Parts: sequence; C-alpha cells; structure tokens
Amino acid sequence: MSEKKVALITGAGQGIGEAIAKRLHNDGFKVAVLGRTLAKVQHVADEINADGGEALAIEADVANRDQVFEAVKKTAEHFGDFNVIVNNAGVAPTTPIDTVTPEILNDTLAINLGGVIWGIQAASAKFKELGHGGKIINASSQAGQVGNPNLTVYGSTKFAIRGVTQTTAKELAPDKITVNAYCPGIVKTPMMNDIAQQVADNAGKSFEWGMEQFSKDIALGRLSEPEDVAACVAYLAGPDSDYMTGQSLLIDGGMVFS
Ligand SMILES: NC(=O)C1=CN([C@@H]2O[C@H](COP(=O)(O)OP(=O)(O)OC[C@H]3O[C@@H](n4cnc5c(N)ncnc54)[C@H](O)[C@@H]3O)[C@@H](O)[C@H]2O)C=CC1
Ligand SMILES: CC(=O)C(C)=O
Repeated sequence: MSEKKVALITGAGQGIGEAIAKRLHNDGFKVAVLGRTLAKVQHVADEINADGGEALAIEADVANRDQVFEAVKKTAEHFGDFNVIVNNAGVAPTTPIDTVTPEILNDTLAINLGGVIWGIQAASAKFKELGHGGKIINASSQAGQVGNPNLTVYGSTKFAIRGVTQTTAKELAPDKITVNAYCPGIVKTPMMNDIAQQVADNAGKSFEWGMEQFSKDIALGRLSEPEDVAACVAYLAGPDSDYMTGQSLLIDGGMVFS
C-alpha cells in the first residue's frame, strides 16, 4: 500500500477486535482502536505504536450515536483521512428463551445492531464529507446464519446485521462505499469462553463440555484463533475486495455451508 489508509476498529481492547487492529497495522494502516474502557484500548494502541505504527485509543460506547460520530470525527482529524470502519464491538448474553428480559433484549440490540447502524451512518457521512469512497465492515457470526440454541437474542442481532449489510451496500454503492460483513465461527476469545461456561453451568457440566457443544461440527477440526478472522477482515479492508459489496464472509472452519 503506497499511502497509509486509516481504519477505526470498535471493540478493539481484546479478542477479535484487538487482532484486527494489529493485523491492519501490519498491513500498513493507521488505526484508531475504540472501546468502552480506555485503559484496554490504550494498551493495544501502545503496543502498535511501540511496533512503529500509528494508533490512537478512543473511549466510546457504540450504543451511543453521538459518541460514535465523535469517534469518527476524532479519527479523521487525528490522522488527516478516514477510509475503513470495522464495526466489531458486540456482546453475547446467553439466553435460553425463557430467560430473555426486556433489559437483555434492549441492551443487546442497542450494542450489536445499534452500534453497527451508528458506525455505518458516521463512517458514510465522513467518507462523503471527505469526497471519497470507503469500506464498512460489520461483525456478524455463524450464529447469524443458523440458529444456535441458547443464543436467541444474540443470534437475532447477527442475522439482522447481514440484512443491514445488504441494504446499506445497495444504498451506499453510488458513493463508492462498500459494505461487507464477516461471520466468525467459534473463536478463542473472552466472549466465547463466557458463553461456553454459562452453557456448561446451566447444564451442570464442565467448561470443556460447554465448548464442545459449539465446536463439535467444525470440519477443520480446531477452534478459530482471532488471527484467522483478522486475516479475512484484512482482505475486506484492502484493495483486493474492491469489487465486492453486500457479502457476509463465513470464517468458521466449515461449520455452516450456505
Ligand atoms: N468469539 C466468537 O466465537 C465470535 C465472535 N463474533 C463477533 O465478533 C465480535 C468480537 O467478538 P469477541 O472478540 O469474541 O468478543 P470479546 O467480548 O472478547 O470482545 C468484544 C469487545 O467489544 C467491547 N464492547 C462491548 N460492548 C461495547 C460497546 N457498547 N461499546 C464499545 N465496545 C464494546 C468489549 O468491551 C470487548 O472489548 C463480536 O461482534 C462478536 O459478536 C462472531 C462470531 C463468533
Ligand atoms: C459467539 C458466536 O458468535 C458464536 C458462538 O457463533
């Protein structure tokens, strides 16, 4: 890449978001790393800066539209341009259907779906203001392709994100903005560990049993590392995916065949 592009990654203090931020840095991007806890994203930004990169830590809640717009503004002002947003932040409450409450439903929708919608709005407005196109990349899931027991609320947000991705891809294409999604499988992150533990606790079984409920159908026979996902997101963020929009890329080691 000749001129360094600028990417903002949400939920970048740990897990998949951290791996994406580091991968995009390695691919020559300047990166803004956004999270709810400044200390966590500052740590990631410090590591990237110590490695010769250019990273900015931003504290924000993606469920808050004003904070997302402010984060995009800060990123563009700090780096002088803005080219890619990765709407990665998400939460995954374990919700057997009889346990869903209005609070769980509203909070999860506000973060997982609201956060993606505000990210698309803020990024597309900034790309248009800067007078060039850009790339919007949203986190869906294999749980947005098929129903996963115990994940009714979470799964519904991930199905919805595929819909939002397709819809906005059509709306924004005339402005040279592409919108794609990535759908990880079972990734070794704090989120997946929490889900497996809760499913195990509910059944009175071990953590390993909980993880096995999700991992037994992976054709490639291993759980995903965050870096497996980051590699595919790097493709979506780079020039090789320029003629691709509205797609949801499955990165699940062969769990779901669509
Ligand atoms: N781990 C997995 O197996 C899979 C994860 N995914 C998706 O990938 C994305 C990343 O997941 P993981 O890295 O596993 O999760 P994680 O829980 O390890 O990390 C998510 C990060 O997002 C942050 N975050 C949560 N709510 C936020 C908010 N309102 N504002 C700002 N930041 C917020 C968290 O603080 C955390 O640092 C999520 O959207 C998740 O749904 C999709 C498929 C599988
Ligand atoms: C957390 C998640 O997205 C799963 C289990 O697919």
